[in-house]
Amino acid sequence: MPHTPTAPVILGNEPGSFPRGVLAERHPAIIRQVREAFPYGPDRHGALDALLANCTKGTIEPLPADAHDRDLWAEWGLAEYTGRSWYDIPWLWSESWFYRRLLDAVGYFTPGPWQGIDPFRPFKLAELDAPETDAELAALDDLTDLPAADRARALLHGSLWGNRADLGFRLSDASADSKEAAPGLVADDSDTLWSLLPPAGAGTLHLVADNAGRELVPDLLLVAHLLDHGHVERAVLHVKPYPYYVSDATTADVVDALRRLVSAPGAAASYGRTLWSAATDGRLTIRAHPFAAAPLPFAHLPTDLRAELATATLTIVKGDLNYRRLVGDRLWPPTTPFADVTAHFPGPVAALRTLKSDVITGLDTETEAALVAAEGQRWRTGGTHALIQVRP
Ligand SMILES: O=P(O)(O)OC[C@H]1O[C@](O)(CO)[C@@H](O)[C@@H]1O
Repeated sequence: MPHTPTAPVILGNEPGSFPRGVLAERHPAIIRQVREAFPYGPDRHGALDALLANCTKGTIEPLPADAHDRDLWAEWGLAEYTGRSWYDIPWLWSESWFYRRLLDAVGYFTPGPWQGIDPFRPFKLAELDAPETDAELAALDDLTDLPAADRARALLHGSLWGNRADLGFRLSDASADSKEAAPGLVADDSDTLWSLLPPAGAGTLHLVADNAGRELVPDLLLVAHLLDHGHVERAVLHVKPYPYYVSDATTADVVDALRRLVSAPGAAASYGRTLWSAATDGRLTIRAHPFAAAPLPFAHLPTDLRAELATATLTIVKGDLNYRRLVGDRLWPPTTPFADVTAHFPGPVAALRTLKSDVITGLDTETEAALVAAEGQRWRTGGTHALIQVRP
């Protein structure tokens, strides 16, 4: 029986730490980027000024009285953190709160001209329409002649490394794109993953998506293959209920990605048609539960979502932020067993992640020693290392 380990929760107040850098430098950079991307008027610029001052030098403030999600944020701990510095509370909470307040500042929830206007859309579309996406879609033609099992493995790795397509991350690390991905994974349970998704399966896959564009496309390709080759009968794609962490996928981003696939030349279009017809007949469903943008670990899953995920043959959790939520945003010793820190999850779960923050679990001692010897602690946050970890 896995025991329930514990470790310190990550805060953003340690000078020189990665989390502090995100709060003190990346968030102001994101505000600057959003300002420049839209012809907002003085009122919006004023609200962005206020957010910039508050998120770098201020304290957590209550939501506006008429906020549609006041009860939710009350449930998620707002009262406990109100009046405290953004740096002195759980980093996971501060980050999530930043994106919620950024949407207030740009009028996303407010009836008026900017209601529902995604402040990150220009960046996500630019990425989806990039020549690199054409190249990645064209590469699908080369997979056509591969045996199905090899194609499945190639698509799984496409989904994994797609996680480097994190626009927020690139903001504070312009060289992120050019950095070579490290060969080999720091943990690789892909055989266990495939044992849970046999070719003649009849179950349901849940995929908790992360970034739109060049990550979402390979995620969708993997889903199309699993449906087409009978690994699963149904797939549920979990996206964000509103724009989040710059490039996290919303339903609008799924539609953009599907349109990109069906209009592409070659094999890509047939993947697109598979997904479109699966969405039409209900074999593929999109889910945007409010908890997808909650500032809390998955150990706090609400009852309805927990019940749904308990029925999954497998839940694939994508990306760094979801990994932090899955294992808990804590400074675990890297060799802490993955099964112990995911014992709370209601069904079989697999994490596909490139490492872009301090949290790590499930490493063997030799791997950790080799990484530290080669890179100090940079391997944790550079986005060049990846893992596939599974708890059956
Ligand atoms: O898109 P991903 O893979 O969730 O990565 C986002 C990661 O980047 C960060 O914003 C900081 O690097 C973390 O908050 C988060 O873990």
